[in-house]
Amino acid sequence: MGMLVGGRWSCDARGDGVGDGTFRRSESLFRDSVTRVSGRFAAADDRYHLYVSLACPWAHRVLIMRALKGLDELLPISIVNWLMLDGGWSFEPGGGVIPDPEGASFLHEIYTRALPTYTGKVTVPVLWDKHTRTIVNNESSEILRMLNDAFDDLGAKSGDYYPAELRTEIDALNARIYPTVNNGVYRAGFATTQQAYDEAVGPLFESLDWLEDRLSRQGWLVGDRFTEADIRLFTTLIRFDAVYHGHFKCNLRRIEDYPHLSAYTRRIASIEEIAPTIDMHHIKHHYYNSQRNINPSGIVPRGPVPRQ
Ligand SMILES: N[C@@H](CCC(=O)N[C@@H](CS)C(=O)NCC(=O)O)C(=O)O
Repeated sequence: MGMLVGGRWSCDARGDGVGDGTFRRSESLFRDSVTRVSGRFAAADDRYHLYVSLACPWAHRVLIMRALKGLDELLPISIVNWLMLDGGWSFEPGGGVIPDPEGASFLHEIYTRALPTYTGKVTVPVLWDKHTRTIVNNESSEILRMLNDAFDDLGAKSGDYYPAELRTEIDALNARIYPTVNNGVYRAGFATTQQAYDEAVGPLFESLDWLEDRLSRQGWLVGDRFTEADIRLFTTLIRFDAVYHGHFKCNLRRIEDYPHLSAYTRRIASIEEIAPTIDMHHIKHHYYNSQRNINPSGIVPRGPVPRQ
C-alpha cells in the first residue's frame, strides 16, 4: 500500500496504525474549501479538477454528488486504475481510466506537486486547484458538502442534499453510520486480531439491523427526502455483498437478506444520475486484487449472481 515520506514514495511504510490489531484511518491533511463567494478558493469554471477511484466508497460519495449536481463540465475528473499495488494508485491505462491532464503516472505525484515534502497516505478523492496548483481538500465528507452548493451560481443543477432544517438529524445519522458501517467494514476487514474483528463486526450488524428497521418505516434515512446521509450509506451498501461480505469477513448477513435495505440500495442504484457512477468491475477487482495481505492469490470471486 505504501505512503509518501518527506515527499518520497515508500512501498513499505503504512499510514494506518494497526499496532494493536485495530485499523485506524489516518486524518486527511488538505482541508480547505471551495466556496461560492470570493476567497482563496472561489468556485469558478475550469479551475478545479477531481481525482477519484471508481472502486473507492469515499470517492464514490463525491462522484454521486458531482453527478446529481450536473458538474460534469464544471469539474472534470481523472479516474485511477482499479489496481493499487506497490506504487499506490496509478493512471496505468485500462478500462474506465481517465489519465491525469498533466501526465502523472501515479497519484502520489499529485500530492508532491502540491507539497514536495508531503508525508502521509495518498488517498482518493483529491480536489485539485489548477490556479494555485495545490490540493484544496482530500477528505470526502468535506468535498461532498462543497459540491452540494459551491457551484450553484455557475450553473450547477438545483438540489440541496444537506438542507439546513435536516442538518442535525443528518449529522446524528452520519455519526453512527460512519464508524460502525462505512468505516466498520474496513475495521472488520483490516483487523489483525480476533478481538479487533469482533469489536467491529458486532456494531456493524447492529447498525444494519437498526437501519433495516428505520427503512421499514420510511423511504429515505431522513424524513422523506433523499439527502447526503443516503449517499454516504449507499456507497457502502452497494459494495457489501460483492466485497465486504467475503473479502472483509462481514458475513453474518448479506444486504440481500434485508428486504428494506436491499430494496433501498436498488432504488438508489437505479437513479438516472447515480447508475453510471457504479462500476462493479472496478469495485471487485480493486479489493480482491490489490489487498494482497487479505487475499494473497488475487483471485476475484465470480459471484454474487445479480438478482434477476
Ligand atoms: N478520509 C478519506 C479516506 C479516503 C481513503 O482512505 N481512500 C482509500 C481508497 S478507498 C485510499 O485512497 N487508500 C489509499 C491507501 O490506503 O494507500 C476520505 O474519506 O476522503
